[in-house]
Amino acid sequence: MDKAQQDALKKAAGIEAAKLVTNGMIAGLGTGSTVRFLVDELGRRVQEEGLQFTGVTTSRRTQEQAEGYGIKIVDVDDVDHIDVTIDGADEVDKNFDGIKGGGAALLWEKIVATNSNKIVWIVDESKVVDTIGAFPLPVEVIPFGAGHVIKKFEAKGYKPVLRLDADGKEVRTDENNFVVDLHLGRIDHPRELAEDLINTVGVVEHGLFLNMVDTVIVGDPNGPRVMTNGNK
Ligand SMILES: O=C[C@H](O)[C@H](O)[C@H](O)COP(=O)(O)O
Repeated sequence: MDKAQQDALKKAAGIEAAKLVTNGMIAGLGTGSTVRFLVDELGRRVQEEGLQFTGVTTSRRTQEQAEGYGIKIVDVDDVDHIDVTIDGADEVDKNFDGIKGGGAALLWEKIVATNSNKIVWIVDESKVVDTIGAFPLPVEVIPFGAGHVIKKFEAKGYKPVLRLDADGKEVRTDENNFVVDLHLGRIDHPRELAEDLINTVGVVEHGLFLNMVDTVIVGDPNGPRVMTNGNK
């Protein structure tokens, strides 16, 4: 699949998911190239159809895009609930375990997700996998002592790589932390791994989102396909 085809599938999933946002809702808005299509569609509806909703964003990038359309954005601490959060994902398997954080937004995404009544992911079909882990698992790490965290990961065989930008500088998250990507190949025991990562001092959060999502909208060449999680 070339990039244009993949973008078409992402866009179709984003437009389909935008239908879930209706007047008066508080909606969490994720981050990434798929979510950009969602926000474009929501912005269009705000401007052309008078849709009124309040957004809670998971990154400064999404906030800027949404506010550019005149979408009202508030801080996560200024709402008492979030009706639905729509976000992208890097991988998701049939158990609805997924990896997120390819765009370094995993921490805010997990905070918004865990405070949402419903979580929806929008992905193209290439993200639906049998076993997660081919996509390097992002882990958000405090800069102080990050070298020691990386050494601990190396000793455990996690194959960590500190994420750098195009200029060779450490990527910083919206909380000014580093991202370490674990090149695991496959993750057979995601719950044990999640437990180990979150108990490592210096780790703020990891990109394993295990059985959190309610619905996955998959951009498919035959039209958007919906996968519903019956185990939540
Ligand atoms: O940190 C970024 C997020 O978790 C994204 O939602 C995820 O990486 C998917 O992004 P994209 O839609 O660009 O593939």
